[in-house]
Amino acid sequence: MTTSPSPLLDRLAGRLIVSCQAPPGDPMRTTETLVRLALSAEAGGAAAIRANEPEVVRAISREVGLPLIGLWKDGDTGVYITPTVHHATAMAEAGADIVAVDATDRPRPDGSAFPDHVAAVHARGALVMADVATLEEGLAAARDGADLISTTLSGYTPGSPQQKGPDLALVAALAAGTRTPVVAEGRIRTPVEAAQALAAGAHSVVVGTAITAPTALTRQFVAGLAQSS
Ligand SMILES: CC(=O)N[C@H](C=O)[C@@H](O)[C@H](O)[C@H](O)COP(=O)(O)O
Repeated sequence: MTTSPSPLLDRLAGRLIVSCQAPPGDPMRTTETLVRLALSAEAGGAAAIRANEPEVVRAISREVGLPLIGLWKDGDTGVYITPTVHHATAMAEAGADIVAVDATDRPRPDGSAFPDHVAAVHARGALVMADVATLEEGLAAARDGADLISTTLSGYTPGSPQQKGPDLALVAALAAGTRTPVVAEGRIRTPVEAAQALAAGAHSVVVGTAITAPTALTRQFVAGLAQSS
């Protein structure tokens, strides 16, 4: 685990961050429901919440006393996590303590570069989480001023390994390659895998689907039963 100069990052050290999101069209995708999920995560001992869109971040920040990682998903191909400086700025202004931004090496719709996002978010007093898919992207983001690096996008870009479980090899490689705190995120399904992520060198662990997505979890059980019949 890395030590960090920021009191906020110190609060997250060795702790669980719960991602409270729901995909478009999902019955859970109402602001009130997402606030309830965040309150449940707080009651269960989470250290922070990761949430999507300005309205949801504003609502959670009113009712939940935890630090907030805000992102703004726009679209579902290419760069869709906080794709432009406008999106990043809006999340910081909505009350995100940390703004998560796609820091893969793909072009952004507004032609911006990752350092433009870092400058805009830092100017508003928030920190930046770089969502990456590869070691090279993570190291570049650290050089460009990211406050945290998250493995969020491993498995979701053409150049990264497609695997069922979390990319713990990427967590370990990033933790060995940079002093910037590394967050393990993506397909962490059990408490054992969360602990393995910390053992691999993660500063914190983000879990979404396994805690906050009943539709996806139901589908997994339905598929399991279909396989056995
Ligand atoms: C790839 C992408 O768009 N990830 C998103 C990022 O915010 C979310 O859809 C994920 O739920 C989140 O990363 C947590 O991961 P998991 O739900 O696997 O625990």
